[in-house]
Amino acid sequence: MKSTKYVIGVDYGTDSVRSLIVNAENGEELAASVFHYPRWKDNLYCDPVHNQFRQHPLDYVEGLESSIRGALAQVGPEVAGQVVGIAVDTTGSTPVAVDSSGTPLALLPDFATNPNAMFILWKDHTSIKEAAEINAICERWDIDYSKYEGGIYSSEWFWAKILRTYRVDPAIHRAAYSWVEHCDWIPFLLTGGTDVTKMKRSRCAAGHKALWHEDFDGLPPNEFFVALDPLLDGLVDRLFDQTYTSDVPAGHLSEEWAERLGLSTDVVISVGAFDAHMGAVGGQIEPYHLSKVMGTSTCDMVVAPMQEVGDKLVRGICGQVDGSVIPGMMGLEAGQSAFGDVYAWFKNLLAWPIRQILAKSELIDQETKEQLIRETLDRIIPELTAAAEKIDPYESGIIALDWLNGRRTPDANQALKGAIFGLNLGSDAPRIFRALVEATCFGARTIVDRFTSEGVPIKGVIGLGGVSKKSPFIMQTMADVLGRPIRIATSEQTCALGAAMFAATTAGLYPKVEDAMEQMSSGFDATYEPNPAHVEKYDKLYAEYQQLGATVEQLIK
Ligand SMILES: Nc1ncnc2c1ncn2[C@@H]1O[C@H](COP(=O)(O)OP(=O)(O)O)[C@@H](O)[C@H]1O
Ligand SMILES: O=C(CO)[C@@H](O)[C@@H](O)COP(=O)(O)O
Repeated sequence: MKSTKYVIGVDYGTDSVRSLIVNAENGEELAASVFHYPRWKDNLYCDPVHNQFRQHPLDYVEGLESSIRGALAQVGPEVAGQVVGIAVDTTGSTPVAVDSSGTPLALLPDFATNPNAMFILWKDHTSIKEAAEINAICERWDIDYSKYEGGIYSSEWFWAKILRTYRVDPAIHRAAYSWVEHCDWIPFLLTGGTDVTKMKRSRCAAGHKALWHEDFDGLPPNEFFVALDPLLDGLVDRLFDQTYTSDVPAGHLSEEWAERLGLSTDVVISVGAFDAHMGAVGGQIEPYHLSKVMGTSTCDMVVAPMQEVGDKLVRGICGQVDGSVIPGMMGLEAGQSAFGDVYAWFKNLLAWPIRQILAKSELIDQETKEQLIRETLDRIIPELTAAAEKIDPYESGIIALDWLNGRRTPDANQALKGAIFGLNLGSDAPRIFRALVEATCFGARTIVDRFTSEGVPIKGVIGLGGVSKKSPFIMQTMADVLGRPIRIATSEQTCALGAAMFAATTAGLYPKVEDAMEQMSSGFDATYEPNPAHVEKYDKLYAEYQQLGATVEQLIK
């Protein structure tokens, strides 16, 4: 009798990694386990005031072992024995400097506590100046190497981060043989890779963030990078010219990792990709439907048949790449640099006195105090939501900008800042919260407008990610602001589910990932329809948001 096969999707988010065990035949989610990065939780190696966000490779390695073992412990050895594939998605662009064996420098004793030797998280914006220089050189070079990445290179991306690191840290420049993305390193680790030149690089990461394109025969040439800064001389020859989609195997589980995880060395490991891209697959993306992964940030994905996109270049997005979401289709990516992070910022602002003053109070004992602080912090967003829901869209007169972490799209500009306008003495916390929610939804609308004005029609909207599941209020506001229905994917772990679909395809259970999607999807469990009375009001408020944005952009220039 044929035994059921299982696959594991591993999804590295900004704060945590989760592993999901899935029945490869029907997509049933058997078990999940989440691991919060301990060093990251303690804010080690980060400096938010200067936009520095670094993650230690050990957070990822410990998370890999703990989350996979944790999920396997819930299902027992019979299932573990039938696991045939693992696929991994991560945030990005989240690169790290490595030696020739592909080991991140922070895993070497000399660099163990050096933030420049760690993964530079997607939301690290320390290299704004370097991104501007890349844009300037792209403009004057005979080929515009940024043209498939929306025509504007961002400080969130690979080359800007490398250049800035080399400039500020000569020791890293001396020790780094090459650079790798987080989504490329984890499959390399799992397959026991020891030579970075043999690492299979993700098409998704390379095409959207590293200026790779088939038309250029790979990456731009060494002269381009030397003209940018001689510090980059020779690096491109130690990177890659081939890239792979995630239906391709990176290899098999190494003996070491098979033992660490309690799995077989027959397990096939897929080439990695970014979270939102695999998430779009997990959320059943279809041509011209916008898949919005709404978490700390947003990633907004569209797929379209290659022949329909033709030579069209979509301006101001995070790129268009053959096969970055679904192999054989054009994947287009846009997004907002802060989404849930905007609400988290406001929550932290309100929580300051609770953390600072209550924590010092001698009126209550330590344990009660800690419990009280935790409970209050957990309740802030839900309570604000309940109060904000009762406020009419046009009532408060407050308009906010969502650029608290700069603007990813349309037209990347990470130097931009958030703003709150129209405050008076009646502007209380729920009204400001509501304005922030509306701002994040207006930011989403600018992306839809950009796709449509560039000739990419948006025929439907799919919501996934933490905020889509946690906040009906925000999803309703989004539907009202966009004036379109939003379908919410059923799975709580859409990115990990998408990774599991790739794992099943790579392991040979399906000829292509579309077939895995059809069999393994869990569909949609909610639809938010736009409220016509609000749609009209939001059209007017959106115009005000755009006006405020234009003013702030003038001020920051
Ligand atoms: N009830 C809520 N309403 C709105 N946003 C929320 C709520 N609870 C958490 N969030 C936001 O969700 C974001 C985390 O989203 P999630 O998808 O879980 O993580 P990640 O982006 O790391 O994958 C945080 O930025 C947080 O502010
Ligand atoms: O930018 C990308 C992918 O291109 C994401 O990895 C990045 O926005 C992080 O996503 P999350 O907010 O952690 O879901």
